[in-house]
Formats: sequence, structure tokens, C-alpha cells
Amino acid sequence: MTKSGLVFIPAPGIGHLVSTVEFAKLLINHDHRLSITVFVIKAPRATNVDAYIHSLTSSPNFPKHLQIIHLPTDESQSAQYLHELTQNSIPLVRQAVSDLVQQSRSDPDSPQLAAFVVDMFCTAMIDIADGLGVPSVVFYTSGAAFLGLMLHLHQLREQGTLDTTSRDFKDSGTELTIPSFANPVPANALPTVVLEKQWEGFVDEYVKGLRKAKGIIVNTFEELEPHAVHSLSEGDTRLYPVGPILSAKDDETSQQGWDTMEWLDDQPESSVLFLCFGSVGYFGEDQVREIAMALENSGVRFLWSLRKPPPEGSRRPTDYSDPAEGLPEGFLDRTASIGRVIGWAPQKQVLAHKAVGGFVSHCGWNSILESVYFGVPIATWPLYAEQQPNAFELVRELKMAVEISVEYRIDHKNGSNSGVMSRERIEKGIKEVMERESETRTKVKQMSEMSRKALMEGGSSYSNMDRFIDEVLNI
Ligand SMILES: O=c1ccn([C@@H]2O[C@H](COP(=O)(O)OP(=O)(O)O[C@H]3O[C@H](CO)[C@@H](O)[C@H](O)[C@H]3O)[C@@H](O)[C@H]2O)c(=O)[nH]1
Repeated sequence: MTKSGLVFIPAPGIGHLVSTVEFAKLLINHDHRLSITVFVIKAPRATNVDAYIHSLTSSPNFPKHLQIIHLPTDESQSAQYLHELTQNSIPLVRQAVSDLVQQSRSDPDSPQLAAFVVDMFCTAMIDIADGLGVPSVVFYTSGAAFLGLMLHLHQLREQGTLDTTSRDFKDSGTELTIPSFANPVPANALPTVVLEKQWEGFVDEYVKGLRKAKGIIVNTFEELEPHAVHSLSEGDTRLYPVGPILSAKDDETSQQGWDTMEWLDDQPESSVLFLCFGSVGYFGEDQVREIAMALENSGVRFLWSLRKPPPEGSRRPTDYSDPAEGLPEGFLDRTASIGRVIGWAPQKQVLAHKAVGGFVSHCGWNSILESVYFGVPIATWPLYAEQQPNAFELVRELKMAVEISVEYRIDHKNGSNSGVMSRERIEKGIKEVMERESETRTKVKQMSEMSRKALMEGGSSYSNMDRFIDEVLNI
């Protein structure tokens, strides 16, 4: 039988790539009539992407009808932001898709192109699908509440009823009613892109792109965000919540990773706090000192993924060859019996380990889903992108996290941030999230069970995957 071919286009960036590829794997296993080609757009010097693709494709479990095509990268290009990289890649994707179509025309047994699944930052590629007469859906790597927020604010902006970019808006104390949130959202918990004029064009294009798609597949599950999913489904958005989609647990792990896991094996159950700030999160010297002091003063066991600020001209932090370089003098010696400082962490394995009892996170959506799946409560510390509304949703809406902050933000491009978070505030969050018995912990544990059920046959996400195949692919 000829298979239906899907073209997947994840945005550059490991957070986007991993969840998109995992969705492709899930979908192929879900329905054997499908074949998927993933086109990988890579940022210059993103070596973590190379390592990931290598470990993925060399795994014996790599599905037969999944193909990964690495598009050539111009290592000298200066584009750093997702939308710039994506724009620059349009001609490459157009060519690669055209080659694929040629191939299927010359071989009637090869998969026939049925649809595009494009990342939320790659909606510019929808035009390529339109040209070929196939439908496109968006793969949304963030949550439903944030999706609703962007759609709603854009609508208000178009109607001319709200300008969130005026100078004093963020600190005005205004609270907004947004249908995908059950509680009013304070202005200072909105993402930077809707607060600053310079992003207006980007947001406009982003939302219009989402509206062009035939539907939106969201990496969430109905039980996690019932209010948001309901509010979006009531509107005219065709929504497919199919998550939580996490990357496989048996990823290749570095020697440092193995040492870390061995160290965790020796720690008491639920005793270790994990601190990790995503693929591009990092702090300056002053902030690192405050975190170190908070950890030392709290006396809590910890595993800290500390990244070195990027070299000039790059946005990607690197690992210290010796973490002592970035830390206050003597810190490592004083905390040797209770803590470890590492670079890039094997995050999923860490969160899955029974010794880990709390997570200080920047609230990237994948980190949230991983912590929910493994039942580890978060202390929220957003940095950039949509992490402020994510943190707000976790703390105030879902009551599944404790707050270090929901409004903190860093803009490395402009060199601005919300100041240095004090050691006292960090220590308070640490102690709260590590409480052995709390409503937050109970809720997260319950949601962890629900997240697993959602993916099983008959579960909400499983059924939504069927609905996507029926409604979009018509097979
Ligand atoms: O030391 C590390 C750091 C990260 N990760 C993994 O990398 C991914 C990080 O993803 P995420 O938590 O979503 O954070 P970002 O990398 O910051 O992701 C970007 O993309 C997300 C999805 O759209 C957004 O929610 C974020 O705000 C945006 O910054 C997760 O799978 C982590 O397990 C590691 O394995 N080790």
C-alpha cells in the first residue's frame, strides 16, 4: 500500500527539534499508513543538534518510515533568532521538498505527499505546501494557554482596543482578561514580544501564520490545560492536543552525565533539587553568586546545570571546562558533600530519578512537560520567550508550582533584565519546592499519572491523534 507522506519542518533549536521528532515517531507508530520526512534547519554552531541527530538515527529503535534530512547550514551566517534562521531557510526547504516530490512522482510506490506539519515559527513554509496543493498544520511546541494568549492579544491589537507596547504598560498594574486563562493575567507576566514595539511585526506575522494553518497540533494534554483547551476549541481554532511528547529516555549520555546519574543513585529519595535553565539560559556573575549563596544557605542537596555565558557574537551558552571558574571562591569545596555543579544536564534522566524532589526551572514548555510527566514540582524562574506566562499558568492557574518569580525577564540582546534576584528570594523558593508534603507536590503527582494515561489507547491525546489523521489527512 502506498503510504501518505508527511513533511515535518521543526524550527531551529533543540527544544523545538526534539519534541517535533518525537511527535513524528509517535505518529508513525500510531498509524502505519504514514511515512514522515523531517527537514532539520540548524543554527550555526549548534553542536547539540548534531549530537542529537546522530544519537537518534543510530538508535536501533529508529523507525523505518521516518527520514531525517539535514539541510545545509551556512555556518558563517549572523542570524541568531529563530524567525531569521527560518526565513533564511525558505529556499532550502523549497528545493528539498521539490526533490522529494520529484522522487515520489518517479516511483509510484514511494509515499505520496499528504500534508505539511510546520513548527509554530515556520509558518512561512505554509506557502510551499499551498503551492503543492496540500494542507498544513502547525505543530505548537508551547502550551495551549499561551497559544490562546497570542491569538487573543493579536485580535485586540487589530481591533485597536489594546496597545500592550506603550512604555509604561508592563508596570502599570493592569490585569487582562484572556479567554485561555481562568484568572486575569497581570501585564508584567506577559511575554516580552507583546510588550515591546520592536517585536510588533514579528508577532503580527507569527499569529497570521498560525491562522493560515488548517489546524494546530499542541504539545499539551487536555487534563493539564482544561480551561485553555476548552476556550480554544470553542472558538474557530481546530486544536489537536496530543502530548505530552517527550524525547526518549534512552538518549546517549556523556561521561559527565553517567557520573551525575551515579551520584544521584547515592542520594536519598526526593532529596535533591535540580536547577536547569533550558538550552540557552545563563546568568551573569552577580546572579550566579546569589544562586550559589541561596543553595549554600538552604543546606538543600542540589544538582546545578551551570552554563558559561556565550562568546561574543553567539547566543548559545557553553559548558565550563572547570565550573569553579564561574562560581564564588570555595563554593565547590564547601558544598562538596551535598551538591554537584555540571554543564549540560541529562535533564529527562535526572527528572526521572527518584532522588530528585524539586526543580528550579526557567519554565520552557518542554521542561514543564518533563517535570509533570516525572512528577517533580517546579519553582518558577522565567527568563525570556513565553516563560513568564508559562510560570504564571503553573503557579496561579494550575497551582502546580511554587514561585520564585513569574515576571522576571532577561533580554540578552538589549543587555537588560529585571535586576538580580536576591539570594533570600531564591532560598525561599527552594525550601518551598522541596517540602516533602505539600498540595503542590500532590497535584503534580496526580498530573503525572494523568499525563501517562493521556497517551494510552483511549486516552485524550491518543484520540486526538486519530482525529487529526481523520480530519486533516482524510485517510
Ligand atoms: O542542560 C540541559 C538543558 C536542557 N535540556 C533539554 O532541552 C530541552 C529544553 O527545552 P525547553 O524547556 O522547552 O526550553 P528551551 O530550550 O529554552 O526552549 C525554547 O522552546 C520552548 C518550546 O517552544 C519554549 O517553551 C521556551 O520558552 C524556549 O526558550 C528539554 O527537553 C530539556 O530536557 C537538557 O537535556 N539539558
